[in-house]
Amino acid sequence: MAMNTIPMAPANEFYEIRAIPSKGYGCFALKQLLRGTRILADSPLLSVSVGDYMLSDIEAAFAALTTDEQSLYFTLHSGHGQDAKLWPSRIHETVEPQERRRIQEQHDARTGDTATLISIFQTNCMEKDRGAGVFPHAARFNHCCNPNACFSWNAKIEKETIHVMNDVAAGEEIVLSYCDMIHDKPLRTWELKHYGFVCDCRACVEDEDDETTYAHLSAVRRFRLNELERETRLLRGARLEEGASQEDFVTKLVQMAALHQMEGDFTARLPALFLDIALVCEFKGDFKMAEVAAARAVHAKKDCQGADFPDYDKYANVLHRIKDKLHVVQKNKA
Ligand SMILES: C[S@@+](CC[C@H](N)C(=O)[O-])C[C@H]1O[C@@H](n2cnc3c(N)ncnc32)[C@H](O)[C@@H]1O
Repeated sequence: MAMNTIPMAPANEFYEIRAIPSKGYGCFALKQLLRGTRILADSPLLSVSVGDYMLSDIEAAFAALTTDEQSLYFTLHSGHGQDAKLWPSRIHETVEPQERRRIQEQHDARTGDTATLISIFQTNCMEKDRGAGVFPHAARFNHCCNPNACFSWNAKIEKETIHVMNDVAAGEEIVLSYCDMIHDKPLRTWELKHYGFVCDCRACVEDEDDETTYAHLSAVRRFRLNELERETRLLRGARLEEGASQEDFVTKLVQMAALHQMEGDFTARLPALFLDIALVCEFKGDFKMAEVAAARAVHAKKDCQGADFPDYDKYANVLHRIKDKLHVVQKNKA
């Protein structure tokens, strides 16, 4: 990592980049930032169209960059130099040759002595369509297991956006979660190991078995969310109407929405839950509750991804439809 000059954030009123001992650089709020604020919309520097990319995919994309873009790419952080002894030394014989090569490439990049095309990609890439991309400004945000901001690939505006999801005080670091927020500590630790660091947030550092700690509360919430996720997953989406016929289904969805909020998780999962609650209430003919839930879905969707997000209109349309139905019911009653 080039540590001599602090990278510039794009011209903006929300945050600046600062050096942080042991974390490289990070992004700090210039003023108080409220939930829903879009602080960044960043264009991809280098992308690949598949999730299980090979070094050759990155090489081809890199070759298409200008010299300045190539230099910018190599200023980004790289998680190379990890101890090979901390990683499995063999690949199981049943693994197909192409996958074997892919695993080996990733392993070599992590444990190699220098920053490479692939080690930089591994450390900074974010999901983009069916593949992944590196976004030069979004790549400067560090991780926390209870973050205050969230990121999304917005295919409509072709940018990676970062929205504040928990209010940030002036001077506070703005952080994202590199992991799924419902993952438990062992899984998060393993996922973050791929980036070459051990998380020091309170959900990771405090004793989860000590009931007085935040880590305990967080672990309990994540555990329950995983349970509820498993119990409801198959009845959401296309089978939602079937779910609506189950007595405790909507209660479970409401519990999940509450737990996500308690955990500070206002990512796209939350509006999706509110939308499903709205649809279930609509199936059941409870248009009043449906309207409340749909309004929350639209609000939460806008907060985490913006009104220009590709499926935002779906949310807004459900709210309009439910409002219309409620209006008819109320008119008939009057
Ligand atoms: C996408 S980059 C984030 C920006 C990076 N700090 C920089 O200087 O450009 C990811 C890398 O940042 C560092 N990092 C991110 N979050 C961290 C954390 N919570 N603790 C320690 N290092 C962290 C790790 O080295 C990780 O591989």
